[in-house]
Amino acid sequence: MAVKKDRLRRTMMFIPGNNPSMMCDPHIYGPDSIMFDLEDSVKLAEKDAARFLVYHALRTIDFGEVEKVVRVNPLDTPFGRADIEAMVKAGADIIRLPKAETAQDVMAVDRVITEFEEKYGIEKGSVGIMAAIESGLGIINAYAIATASPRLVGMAIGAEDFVTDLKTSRSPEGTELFTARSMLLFAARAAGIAALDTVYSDVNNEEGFRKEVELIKQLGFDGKSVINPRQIAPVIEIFTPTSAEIDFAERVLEAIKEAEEKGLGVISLNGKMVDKPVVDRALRTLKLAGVAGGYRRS
Ligand SMILES: CC(C)(COP(=O)(O)OP(=O)(O)OC[C@H]1O[C@@H](n2cnc3c(N)ncnc32)[C@H](O)[C@@H]1OP(=O)(O)O)[C@@H](O)C(=O)NCCC(=O)NCCSC(=O)C[C@@](O)(CC(=O)O)C(=O)O
Ligand SMILES: [Mg+2]
Repeated sequence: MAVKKDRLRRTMMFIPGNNPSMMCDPHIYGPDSIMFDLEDSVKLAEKDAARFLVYHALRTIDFGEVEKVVRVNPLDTPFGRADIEAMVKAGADIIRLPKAETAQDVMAVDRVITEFEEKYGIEKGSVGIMAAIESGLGIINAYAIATASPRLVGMAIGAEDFVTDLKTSRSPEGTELFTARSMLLFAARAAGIAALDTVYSDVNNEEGFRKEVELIKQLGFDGKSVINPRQIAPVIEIFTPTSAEIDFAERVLEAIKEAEEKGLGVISLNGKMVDKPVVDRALRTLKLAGVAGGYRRS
């Protein structure tokens, strides 16, 4: 089966690859994707042990319908190739490449995945890639990265490394991230893949977290990387349409059906124009509501 590009990825939860207790049941918290980390949350001395642990977790634990992502070490480290081999063999759905800076970085990962799909008899093209951009160079090359491989399901921004590369730090308003978030989003949309926002490290600051989620939803992101189960419910809530939004979407679809019956492409609903983009947004609202199993109060 080819890699699933259009599934919902509102929350992608990091799990350090050297922490067996967090690894046993992360799916019970309801993330759309779980992401085992072999990169920056694992120190050098534990890289091989973490790979072994994540391999066995993927082979032996039933994570249900949740998407299984593994953040591997880059290929220019001594661990990258072995990480990809083990994770492809173990049945990971997606390989997340950190610190992607060029299209060549993604193409190299694509080639290694292809080699191990063949070696282990896994259907060619079934393992996806998510590229994380964490530097100025990566942002400058965002569109080339986004179109570098048919395996790409999405791109993510890694703000902690990104602001370090920029020689600044993160502010509550995210001023320093605004341009990068927008450029990544444009590249992802132009390539037809998902755009994921970065982690929010202050896990006890729920108000600040909610503000950031509202911001990235308004910018157009599909979801966010998270680091703690407590961050899942607020993202899902904010990405779930309100009852008023659902009601409006249903009225839009009724109005456009009526317009089509009259041979019109545009119609007015309570004084507002309804045309194809409005209909597309209404369909997306209903899709999000369907997946969320309902709506939130307006
Ligand atoms: C933040 C904290 C220490 C808080 O600890 P706390 O102790 O306050 O947690 P509590 O809430 O009390 O936990 C309650 C219960 O949930 C369990 N539980 C907690 N977290 C869980 C989890 N993640 N998965 C499953 N289970 C979990 C826990 O075991 C307990 O279970 P139990 O004992 O059974 O009740 C902890 O969450 C944690 O370590 N998070 C992962 C951190 C991580 O992965 N960092 C690396 C990725 S970022 C990066 O690299 C930067 C980046 O690259 C990013 C980019 O690219 O986007 C860039 O550049 O920006
Ligand atoms: Mg990082």
